[in-house]
Amino acid sequence: MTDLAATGLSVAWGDTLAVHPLDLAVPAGSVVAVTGPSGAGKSSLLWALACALRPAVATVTGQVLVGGEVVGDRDGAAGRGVVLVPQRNALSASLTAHESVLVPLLARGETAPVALARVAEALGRVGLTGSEGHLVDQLSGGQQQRVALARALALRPEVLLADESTSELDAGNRELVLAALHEEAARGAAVVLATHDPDAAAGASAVLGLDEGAAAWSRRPVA
Ligand SMILES: Nc1ncnc2c1ncn2[C@@H]1O[C@H](COP(=O)(O)OP(=O)(O)OP(=O)(O)O)[C@@H](O)[C@H]1O
Repeated sequence: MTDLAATGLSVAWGDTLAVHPLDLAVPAGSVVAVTGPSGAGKSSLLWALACALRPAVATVTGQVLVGGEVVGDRDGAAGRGVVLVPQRNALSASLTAHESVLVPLLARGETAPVALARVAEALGRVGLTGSEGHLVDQLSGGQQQRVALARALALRPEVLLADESTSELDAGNRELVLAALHEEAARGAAVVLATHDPDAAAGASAVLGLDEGAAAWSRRPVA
């Protein structure tokens, strides 16, 4: 069980202050929804929480704490079990759905039998059993979105940062994905979901609204 926290976290892209300094606590076992209009700073916040913004491209201030310890860079965050599902999925077009989920597991040192079992389980959870052999390029936007989430689920994250993971899904698959995110929280993960979907936000443990980078809780997390 690992809490996620941030203190004084801000993001600037050149002269654009995308996220004003904010403090954030996401207790293990909870789902925090980050809402706000397009350009409000949701993705910038998630990338900063993943410590994935290089100084050459963005200026980040403040600290990210995972399990109470300060995390300084993307490798450090990954080592603490922080997994980001980016808005554009970051899948390789030339891999199959199966390979997309398998490769990070093998790279992390999981044995083949464990990795293969995790791939089957994760793709099943997002409704992609039967699509394992399809190339990412041959999948719809919504299917790609679910492969990206399956890749994250298979890694059993301590902190799961999901950026608009339901934006391209029909109602049934949206429910499947939201259920998977809540199952991750029930397993003990700290989950952050950036979303435009009011229903997804309504089901979250807490809701942080962003407006031109300024954050305000509309429902606070229960510690
Ligand atoms: N790579 C980048 N380079 C320069 N500016 C950026 C970059 N990414 C985001 N921004 C700027 O930061 C601000 C916040 O953008 P961000 O993508 O974080 O918002 P968002 O709430 O996730 O939007 P959306 O809902 O459309 O995904 C915007 O003004 C945007 O133009």
